[in-house]
Amino acid sequence: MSVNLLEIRDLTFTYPKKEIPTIQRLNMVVREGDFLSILAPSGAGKSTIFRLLTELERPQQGQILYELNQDIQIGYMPQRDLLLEWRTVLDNVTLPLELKGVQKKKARGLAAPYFSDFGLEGTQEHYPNELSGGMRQRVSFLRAIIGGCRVLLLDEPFSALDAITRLHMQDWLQEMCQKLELTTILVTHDIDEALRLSDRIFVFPSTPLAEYEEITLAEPHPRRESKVLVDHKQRILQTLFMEAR
Ligand SMILES: Nc1ncnc2c1ncn2[C@@H]1O[C@H](COP(=O)(O)OP(=O)(O)OP(=O)(O)O)[C@@H](O)[C@H]1O
Repeated sequence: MSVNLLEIRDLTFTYPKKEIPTIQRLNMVVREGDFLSILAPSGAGKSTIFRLLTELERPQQGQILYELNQDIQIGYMPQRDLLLEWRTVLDNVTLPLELKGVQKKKARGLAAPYFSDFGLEGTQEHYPNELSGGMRQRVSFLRAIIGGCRVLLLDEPFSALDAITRLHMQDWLQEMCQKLELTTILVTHDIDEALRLSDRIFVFPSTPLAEYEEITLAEPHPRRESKVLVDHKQRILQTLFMEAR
């Protein structure tokens, strides 16, 4: 039985100068090792949840509790890869370590073993503009986890990729999250992506983010179209569509 790593309790958040909250009395539990997706319409407040989890914003009400009050390290992979074009791939990856005060040479040594697993062998001294979109996202992923995070936040990480690369990246990401024993939270408005990757999906029909429908998936990976997934998709569309009418 896995432990509750993270618990959001009764969370309410309103942006300054806005009358309506973006998040209202939200409750959710994230278990250790979960791959959890948050599915909601565009502009509903998905990224705002991440801004609260990473303490870029403070809630007006409610709490975010971590297991045993531990200081749990969080990795963040944004929508755009935000690689620094003037630094080599290796120097992009080591940046979080350097910011923590690790010496450059040591940081390089820590990062090097990951390159083959991440399909980036031979790219260490390249610059980001020499890489494909999928490779750039792998570098971004490696940079997000290199500091030793337990929780990984993914904000529509593949939205800029073409459909075929996106499918490959989804399979790869799921494998890596499992291998690295990460607890992962993905925000997306891509229903198929959520269905392919998640153990659980929280479907929010509208803003403010408050009540949601929870869908649990136990199908083995890599997932392909199946009757079970099609049924789940129909249920999700119904939840989103009912609210939109
Ligand atoms: N700094 C801010 N100040 C005021 N309002 C904001 C701020 N950031 C976001 N918002 C508003 O809050 C709402 C939720 O934004 P958020 O980016 O969390 O949504 P999202 O679901 O992630 O959107 P998308 O699917 O387009 O990425 C939107 O109406 C947005 O305009």
